[in-house]
Amino acid sequence: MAKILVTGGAGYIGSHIVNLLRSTEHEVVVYDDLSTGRRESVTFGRLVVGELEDIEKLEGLIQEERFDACFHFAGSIIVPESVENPLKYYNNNTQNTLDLINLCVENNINKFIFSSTAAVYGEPAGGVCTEETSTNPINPYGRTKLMTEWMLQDVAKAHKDFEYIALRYFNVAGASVDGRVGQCSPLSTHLIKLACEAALGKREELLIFGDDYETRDGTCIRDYIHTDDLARAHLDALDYLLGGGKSEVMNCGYGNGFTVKEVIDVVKRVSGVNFRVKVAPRRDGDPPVLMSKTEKISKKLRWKPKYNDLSVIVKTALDWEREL
Ligand SMILES: NC(=O)c1ccc[n+]([C@@H]2O[C@H](COP(=O)([O-])OP(=O)(O)OC[C@H]3O[C@@H](n4cnc5c(N)ncnc54)[C@H](O)[C@@H]3O)[C@@H](O)[C@H]2O)c1
Ligand SMILES: O=c1ccn([C@@H]2O[C@H](COP(=O)(O)OP(=O)(O)O[C@H]3O[C@H](CO)[C@H](O)[C@H](O)[C@H]3O)[C@@H](O)[C@H]2O)c(=O)[nH]1
Repeated sequence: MAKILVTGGAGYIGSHIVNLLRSTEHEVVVYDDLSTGRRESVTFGRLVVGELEDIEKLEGLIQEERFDACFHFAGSIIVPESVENPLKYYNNNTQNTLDLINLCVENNINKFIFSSTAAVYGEPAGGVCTEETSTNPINPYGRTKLMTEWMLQDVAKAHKDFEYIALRYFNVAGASVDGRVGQCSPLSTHLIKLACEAALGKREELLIFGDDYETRDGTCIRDYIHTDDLARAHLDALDYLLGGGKSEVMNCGYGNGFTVKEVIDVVKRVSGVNFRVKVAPRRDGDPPVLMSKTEKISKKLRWKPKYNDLSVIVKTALDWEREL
């Protein structure tokens, strides 16, 4: 049994990991300022409402609880906002994470699992990424995440007991199969959420950002991963570190690619609604193809996804959106 600190555990992805931790012996404390997360999304453990920048409060909690491990989800996640307001991102994603890592090192929290992103690859040639593909983030959001990977790498090298896993998520989508948690933010820009909103009449139409890419139907290809499988990868990463595993960076996707039009077709089929779709200009900074190679995570963590099926991802997202 381990005692786990989960920053950002009231948010979309963190809440899925917390929900899955319910099925384990581990003890959980969520630390979240509820800026984009919700109290109701914390389905297990204790919620402490606080900001990462409140170092005294966080340090007090860490000294009181004596955690064995930290899952770090808290952060700012909207790419266009990071271009307009980079300092918000360097503060919340880089500075606050530096302070958190510092507290972990000082207080013997030696297992650290970090939410990184495929955005660290930028616009990779060919679009299919192994962990060795060169990193070249093209926006402040991606850079803040890569900076954290570097901090973790250096800290793990210097502090021999400290081990981390950075999971580079591809396109996270869907809601928990048990219907308890899902994506809530009204500001989401994610394709599957927006398409579900269109299918349920919450928005008038869906825009396709560019249909003139060099792909099979002209629209961008992405690798969509179900939140419950992503959550399982975090638990596998924790088991790996608790079992003495060494620090690693790993892709987290299925290695399958779907075009924007294919996603829309699945949402239309699963919902039974032929919502309005309009082609719009390309969105800045969208790589034509972004897909993962997943051999490393399968081998090292023995991660076995259960919901590798776009219809299941869409169905859980739709069911959740209907209830929201
Ligand atoms: N959603 C995706 O597709 C995606 C893809 C790749 C990586 N990620 C990463 O996964 C993590 C979680 O993303 P998400 O989609 O769940 O976002 P989210 O906005 O739903 O969750 C973030 C949580 O962190 C909390 N938070 C933010 N700043 C905080 C602060 N300073 N102090 C305390 N709490 C704070 C928010 O209240 C929220 O509950 C982020 O680090 C994000 O960069 C997300
Ligand atoms: O209304 C929409 C929304 C999206 N898209 C398209 O759908 C694809 C997927 O877009 P998302 O916004 O759902 O996701 P991104 O691929 O842009 O980015 C997501 O995945 C990245 C990693 O791959 C980062 O982690 C990032 O934080 C996360 O938002 C893109 O081609 C986008 O142009 C549309 O056509 N219309």
